[in-house]
Amino acid sequence: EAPGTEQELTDGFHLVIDALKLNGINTIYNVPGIPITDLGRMAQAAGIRVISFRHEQNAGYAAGIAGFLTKKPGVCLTVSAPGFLNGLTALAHATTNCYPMILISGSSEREIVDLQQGDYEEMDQLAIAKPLCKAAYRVLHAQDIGIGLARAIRAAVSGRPGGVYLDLPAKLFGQVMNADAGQRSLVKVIDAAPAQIPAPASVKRALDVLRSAKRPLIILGKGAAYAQADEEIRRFVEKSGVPFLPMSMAKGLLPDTHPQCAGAARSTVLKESDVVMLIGARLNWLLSHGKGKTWGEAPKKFIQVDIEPREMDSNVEIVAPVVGDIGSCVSAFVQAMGSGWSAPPADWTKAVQSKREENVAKMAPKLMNNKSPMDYHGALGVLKNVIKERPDAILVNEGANTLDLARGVIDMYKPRKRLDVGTWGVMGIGMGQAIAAALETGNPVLAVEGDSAFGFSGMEVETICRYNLPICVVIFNNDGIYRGTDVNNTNSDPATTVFVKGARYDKMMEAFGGVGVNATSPDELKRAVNEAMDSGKPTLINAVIDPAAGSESGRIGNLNPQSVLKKK
Ligand SMILES: Cc1ncc(Cc2csc(CCOP(=O)(O)OP(=O)(O)O)c2C)c(N)n1
Ligand SMILES: [Mg+2]
Repeated sequence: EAPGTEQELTDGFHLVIDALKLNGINTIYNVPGIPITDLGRMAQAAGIRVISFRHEQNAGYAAGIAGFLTKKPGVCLTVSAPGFLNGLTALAHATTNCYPMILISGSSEREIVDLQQGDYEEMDQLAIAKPLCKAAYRVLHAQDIGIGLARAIRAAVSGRPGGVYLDLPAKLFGQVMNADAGQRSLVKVIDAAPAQIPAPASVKRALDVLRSAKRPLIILGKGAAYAQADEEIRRFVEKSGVPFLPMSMAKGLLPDTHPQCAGAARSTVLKESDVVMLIGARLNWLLSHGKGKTWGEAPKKFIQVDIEPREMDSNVEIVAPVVGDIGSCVSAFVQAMGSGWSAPPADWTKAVQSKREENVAKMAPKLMNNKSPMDYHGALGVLKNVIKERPDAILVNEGANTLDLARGVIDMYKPRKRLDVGTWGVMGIGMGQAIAAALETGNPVLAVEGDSAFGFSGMEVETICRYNLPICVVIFNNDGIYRGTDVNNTNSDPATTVFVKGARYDKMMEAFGGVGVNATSPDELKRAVNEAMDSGKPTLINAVIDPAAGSESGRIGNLNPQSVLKKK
């Protein structure tokens, strides 16, 4: 530039913000602190929504589910060392669940960390993050920020989505450089998640196997929900005429009341099907690894549709692997099926339908149970109707009995409206996911929480009030983990799984200006939930559940190790 003129400068702070905005990232979920407090303030001033939480784990769960809902990476921003570690659980959870998420943490200076000289919150964060996420990068120079953010975004959303760690040492933010050069160093990511078209031969092979089936079943996983190929999936399922089983976060891709939905006949269709087509679903513990008594004795053929080729044969032989993005795969199926596809044998589809009707009829009277204190089914009967009347509401759900029973009782009608604990069955996702769901969709949120599960993220009710979010938290308060009746006969301490009897969680919400309600009957619960959903005010309903109503570990008690030694 001409001598004497002040060159226009930019710095690390501004380049990070410009790179995020350039790539359409408009929300950051964070907990402020050294060295990222000013980054948050400046991002807010630049028009990015910066949501400050009370614990980084909740900010991370919010970022992960934001990624699931938007197909853009959810961004969690934390301080170094302890803040980074608090975000790691959510980063690993996002990777396990294939949610696109970027954990950005401030960090200590390399020269001090590498000589272990005891910097403020010193930790080799990049090394620690690497094994727990899909990709991990560190940026040391301001001119590399554009490439660093681009690599993190592409790694998070391309192929099988997952969690990415981006390490930004404190000194990077203050680094200055020429503003024009800085702008030129930024990268707008082109086609971050390219379509991956399945090979025509794999499509033909899969359809040949499906056509040969006498008792076919389609299993829709949360990968199918994530794909946002809702119309193509509906078209394929209906054209095939095959019964479908939605995994919990795939519920609503087609309504649970759809005539082909086999959700209420799950054990029958797993046992008796002869060909199973997995679409964005993995044969992990949630599907008993595709073998054992859950799947019956008869031999089965598995077709698998997944964007990750290494998922094939993970647990059992896949006779027809179809590798590609789910939208492209189901479109190719519909194309190849042409007009001559014949529905599966009527004796199978009718058997599935009658089993489902039988199970629904068996459940119905339990849901009318009006007793007080409530049992799970009496309370769930109310919430089932709320979602039926409000199909756009988003249901967040965690607990053991509270999760397992709600999953089967509350029908979903639209895609990506049920957000729960995912592959790990992790407790603590509740308030973070509720906050992100409300912010990313603008829809009202109903969070159905076990009282223990709620406790992992309960402090965020203050965050919910601070941003005045339309979230109605219903706590199924049975005074404990699984139930509230365990007794410790050895000393004066309470049993390890019980909580304060008759706790009033609703007072917590009132403490921050929200609406608190104590509901002891289904009628009171119904009135309170509908009032909350109509008002859009932050509300917490303490639903009093009979402490004896639950069972240990809900429906997965069989996973508990047993001691063969006589009880001491
Ligand atoms: C991070 C983490 N720590 C512990 C656990 C283990 C667990 C699974 S379910 C659960 C809570 C069950 O009690 P809740 O009151 O929520 O529900 P209900 O059955 O209706 O009484 C725990 C502690 C998990 N999964 N994740
Ligand atoms: Mg409980």
